[in-house]
Amino acid sequence: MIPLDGQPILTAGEMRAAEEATMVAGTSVDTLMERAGEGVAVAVHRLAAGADIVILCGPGNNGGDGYVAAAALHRMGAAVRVAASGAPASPAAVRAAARWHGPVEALAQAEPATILVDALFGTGLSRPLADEVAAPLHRLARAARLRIAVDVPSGVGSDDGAVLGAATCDITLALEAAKPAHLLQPAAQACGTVRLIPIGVPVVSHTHVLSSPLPEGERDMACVAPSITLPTPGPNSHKYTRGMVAIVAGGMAGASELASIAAMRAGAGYVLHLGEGQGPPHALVRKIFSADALQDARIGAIVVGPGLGRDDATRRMLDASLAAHRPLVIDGDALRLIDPTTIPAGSILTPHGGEFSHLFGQEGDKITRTRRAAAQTGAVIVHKGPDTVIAAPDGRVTVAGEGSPWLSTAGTGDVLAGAIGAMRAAGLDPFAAAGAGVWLHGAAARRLGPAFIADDLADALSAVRG
Ligand SMILES: NC(=O)C1=CN([C@@H]2O[C@H](COP(=O)(O)OP(=O)(O)OC[C@H]3O[C@@H](n4cnc5c(N)ncnc54)[C@H](O)[C@@H]3O)[C@@H](O)[C@H]2O)[C@H](O)CC1
Ligand SMILES: [K+]
Repeated sequence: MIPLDGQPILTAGEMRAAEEATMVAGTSVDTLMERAGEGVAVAVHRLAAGADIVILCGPGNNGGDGYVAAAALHRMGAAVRVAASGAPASPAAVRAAARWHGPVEALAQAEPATILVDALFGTGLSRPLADEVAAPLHRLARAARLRIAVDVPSGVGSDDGAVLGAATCDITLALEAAKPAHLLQPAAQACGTVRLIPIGVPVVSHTHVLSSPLPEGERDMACVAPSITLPTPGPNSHKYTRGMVAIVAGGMAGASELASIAAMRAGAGYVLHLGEGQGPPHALVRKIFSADALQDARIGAIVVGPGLGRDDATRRMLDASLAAHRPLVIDGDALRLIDPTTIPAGSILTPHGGEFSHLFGQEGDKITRTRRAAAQTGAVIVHKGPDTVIAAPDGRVTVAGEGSPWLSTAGTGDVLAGAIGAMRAAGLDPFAAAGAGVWLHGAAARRLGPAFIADDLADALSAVRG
C-alpha cells in the first residue's frame, strides 16, 4: 500500500485509456482485475486482522474486483461473505463472479459485518446512487467497524469529487493511480486515508499529488514525479542570493505583516515591508510605499494583495507593482482589483474559491477550471481550499492532499502568500515556488495541530524548512 505523495492523478477516461493501452500490449482485463482483486485482498486481510468481512459487489468491473478479492480472501482463510446489488453485467465481472463459489446475498437484506468492503461502483459511476443501493450501503457502513473502498467510495464523481450518495469510508484502496476524487472535496473526505495498489498499468499524467521534498539522491528511487525543492543557503550565500521579497502593505497592516514574517520564516534573506506599520520584528526592513522602492533590481518577488484594500490609492499601488517588472505574487484584495487580461505572464495568483470565481467563473471541476485559468493568463494559479490545486500555464497541475482543517482561520492566506514569495525570490520558477510554498504552509499547519492562529503558522514555517 503506497501513500499518495507525488503520485499521478488520472481521470476516469485517462485511466480507461491507460488500461486499454495495457491490454493492447498483451495484458488482459482479467489479469488486471486479478491483480486488483488480489491486491485488495492482501490489504483487507491485513487490516481485518481476523474479523469478519462482507464485500459489496456492483455490476461493473469494480464489482469484478470485489468478487476476485472475495475468492482470494476465502483462500486465505478469512470469514468473508459477498452481497451484490444485482447480477454482474460487464463480461470481465461475469467471469470474476464465476470464481466466487460461496453464496451471494441480496444487498437490500445483507447482514452487516465488522469489515465492510465497498466494491459497488468505481470510476464508471455515471449518476447518483439510487435509494435501493444507497440505503443498504449506508446501513452496512454504519454497522461496520472499518469501511474500505475499492478504487473510490461508491457514489463519488471520480473526476469532479462530487458526493453522489457515497458512504464515508476509513480507507480507500486506489487502483494504480490517484483519481481526482481522492483529493478534491467533498469526495476526498469520504475516502478516508487513501493508499495505492499497483496493478501494472503504466500511467503518465500532467496532474500529480503534491509531493513532500525529497533529498536529491532519493528522487529517482521514489519513482514519483516532480518532487518539490526547498532552496537552502550554501556557504557563499548572502541575503540577496537567498532572496529579497517586497511586501506591498495597504490599509489592513496586520495582513501584510503576517505575509512579511512568513516570507522571513520561509527563508528569505531580506524582506522589505512597504507601508505605514512600525515595530518588531527588527529583521523586517520598513519603508513607506513608493513606486521607486519597487524598482530595486535585487527584489526577487513582490507580494501584493494581503490587506491591500480596494480604493483608488491601493489600485495605484497595484498598478505600480504590475509595472515594476519583478516576479509577482498576487493575493487577496489585488485579485479583486486586477483585470485578468493585464496579469504579467509568470505571476503567481493565490485566489480562494470566491476570488477564483470572480476572476474566472465556476464552470467545470476544480482541476479543469484551474488549469484553464493558468493557460488563459500565463500565470501559475494556486486555487486555495482544503484541496488546493496549483496549475501552470503549460498544463501541469499538482493537488495538495492532507490539508489541515485548522487552516480555516483568518490570516493563513497572507502567510501562504509570504511563503510563496520567499520561494520565488530564492529563484524557484513560479510553479515550483507555488508548490514549495503550499507544502511548507501545510506542513507547518500539521506540525501545529489544533486551534493555532496565523501568527503561530508564520512562525512555525522556520521549523518545517528542513
Ligand atoms: N483502472 C484499471 O486499470 C482497472 C480498473 N478496474 C476496476 O474497474 C472499475 C471501473 O469499472 P467500470 O465497469 O468501468 O465501472 P463501475 O464498476 O464503476 O460500474 C459501471 C457499471 O455501473 C453502471 N452504473 C453507473 N452508475 C450507476 C448508478 N448510479 N447506479 C446503477 N448503475 C450504475 C454502469 O452503467 C456500468 O454498468 C474501476 O474503478 C476499478 O475498480 C478493473 O478491475 C481492471 C483494471
Ligand atoms: K467502490
